[in-house]
Amino acid sequence: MPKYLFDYLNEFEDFREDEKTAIITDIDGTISKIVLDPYEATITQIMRATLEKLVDKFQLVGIITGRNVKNAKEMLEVGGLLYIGSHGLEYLKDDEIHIEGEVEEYLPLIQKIAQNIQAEEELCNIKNILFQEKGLCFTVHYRKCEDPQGTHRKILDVINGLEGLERFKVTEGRKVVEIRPKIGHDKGTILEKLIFENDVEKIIYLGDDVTDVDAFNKLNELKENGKVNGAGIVVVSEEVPEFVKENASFYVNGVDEVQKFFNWLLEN
Ligand SMILES: O=P(O)(O)OC[C@H]1O[C@H](O[C@H]2O[C@H](CO)[C@@H](O)[C@H](O)[C@H]2O)[C@H](O)[C@@H](O)[C@@H]1O
Repeated sequence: MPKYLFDYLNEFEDFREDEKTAIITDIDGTISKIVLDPYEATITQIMRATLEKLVDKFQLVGIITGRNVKNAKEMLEVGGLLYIGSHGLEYLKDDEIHIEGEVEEYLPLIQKIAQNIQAEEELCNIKNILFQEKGLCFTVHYRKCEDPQGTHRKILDVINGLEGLERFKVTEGRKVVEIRPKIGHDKGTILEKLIFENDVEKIIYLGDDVTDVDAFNKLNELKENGKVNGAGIVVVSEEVPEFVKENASFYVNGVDEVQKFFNWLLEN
């Protein structure tokens, strides 16, 4: 089980003192509080200003999110930040969106699958179900539904019965089911790429959800092989499953404590 970060701050002194430390975080549930409607999620002005200061202090500060990069950029509006979106399938460089080559052919396919799901009567008649088309990924939200558990089951039934599903990966998250191209990219592979491409020696990764497990695991593997010195931090709440927590080294309670940790990193 992870250790409570604020009892072990001394283990982060080296990270804080080294401007080459990379700080990578996801967005929802980590630097942005979970809200009912994904389009209503925001980051506070204080968090925005803090991210800007982190960018000034450290060489590599970035986000890896399940949102698409366009949406992430609009939500955060922090310059100098590395934006990686759609669980690692696209990134923003010099204000231009780049997508992994092999993903392009999936664009029409995912669009079609998204249309088919939204046309399913079994789903589209459910009050407050929400469909989020993100380009490379498609998300079905059931947080606002009257019967979240029942809706969750129906979503999976519909998705598992879809034609052509074998080319897609279905993942679950905080009251969401997501579909994305099955091409071997995830938050872990992109984290590894980022570490090697930028000669990163020390890295802190923060996340709160199922897809962050790929990043926590990759970090553990690289640490064990002596490739990097790193710490995976899980942002816990009642909703976060045990297996997500198990793969991180440290935990904090909620977005406010992420803010508190970032403030501490900025001291000195
Ligand atoms: O990797 P992340 O940056 O954590 O993105 C994961 C998903 O986050 C968003 O959904 C989550 O946050 C919503 C707003 O608080 C909440 O309503 C929803 O229940 C959460 O699952 C986003 O909308 C998804 O597209 C991301 O994949």
